[in-house]
Amino acid sequence: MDTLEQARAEIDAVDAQLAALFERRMAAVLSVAQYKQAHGLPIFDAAREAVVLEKAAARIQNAALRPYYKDHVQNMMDVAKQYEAEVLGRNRAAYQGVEGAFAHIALRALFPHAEAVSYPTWDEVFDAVSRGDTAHGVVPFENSHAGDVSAVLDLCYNHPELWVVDVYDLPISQNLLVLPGTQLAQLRHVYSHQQAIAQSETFLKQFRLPATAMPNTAMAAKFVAESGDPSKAAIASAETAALYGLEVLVPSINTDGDNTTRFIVLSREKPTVGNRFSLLFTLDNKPGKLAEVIQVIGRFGYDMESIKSRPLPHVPFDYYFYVELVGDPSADETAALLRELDHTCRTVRLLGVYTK
Ligand SMILES: C=C(O[C@@H]1C=C(C(=O)O)C=C[C@H]1O)C(=O)O
Repeated sequence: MDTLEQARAEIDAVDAQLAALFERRMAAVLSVAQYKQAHGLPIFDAAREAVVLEKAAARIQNAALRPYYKDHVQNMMDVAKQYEAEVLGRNRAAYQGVEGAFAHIALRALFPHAEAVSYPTWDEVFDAVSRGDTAHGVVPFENSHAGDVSAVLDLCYNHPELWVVDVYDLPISQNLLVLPGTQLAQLRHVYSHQQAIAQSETFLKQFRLPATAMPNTAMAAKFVAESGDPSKAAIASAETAALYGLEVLVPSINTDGDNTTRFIVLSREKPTVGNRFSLLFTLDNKPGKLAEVIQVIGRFGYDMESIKSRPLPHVPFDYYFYVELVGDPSADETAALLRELDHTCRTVRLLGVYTK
């Protein structure tokens, strides 16, 4: 054996031992993951990683190798976290905004034991579910007063790999939150999410309070709390007031007493069981095409609970349609309906299956 072969034989022998040790390490990581799942702890533990790196560096005799070994251990921990995420994947759910936002409240109700993972935008919630970073995503779909959350419907259209697997109706009560002790007369400006502002329009007009839109209601509450300025108020839930040390000055300022926001649950796994299903379709721009689709749906005996149309993303003045139908999506007739719609529509896709 020449020196090259000898060195490579040595590498192979070491790699064989490392592989066995890697399996042993990952088995321990799995136990950690299960413990974290049982106790609702996050995967990433910065303090533990610092200790692991410190111990690792101290074990290396050759100072020149130390930074390389630290890199290696850090990589190993990053891989371990990916493995943990996969193991716990079923128990992570994504939402947009900060703790206390309505989406977070809906998520807690839907997945009480899940790790709630926050993302800055709806787009990123869809991407997180798509990549498998989280098993589910919870996003608002429509509000009984302010109407559709069109951007979310467009994201559904643009993510054919995702399904709507559940819906959840959250009664929304919008409250005027202020710094403790503030009077209504001191207020000059209100901050909230655009939808919450729309829902509280009558109240805001009555008291001549200008409003500025923020990415979500909880962020607005946080902003008001941190500003320390008693001329500023936020519109958000009562839960959010408690979270940021604010006071509910006027409860239920929303115009519509039965104000409810419907959230949808996204998943990469195709649902099979439910008493409702939703479809997305596009049509050729010909007379009577939409009527034809509606007739097919009627002929199959499905009650249509909702129909929406939206401009097609990236195609000016062309539209796509969304319908929600009452019925068992696993029934043979549903497959037959989809086959028939396949002929009538330019494109048709089953978007969701859920129970209401
Ligand atoms: C395995 C754990 O989870 C993660 C991975 C670590 C590792 O691979 O050593 C350390 C800390 C955590 O970020 C743990 O918390 O111990």
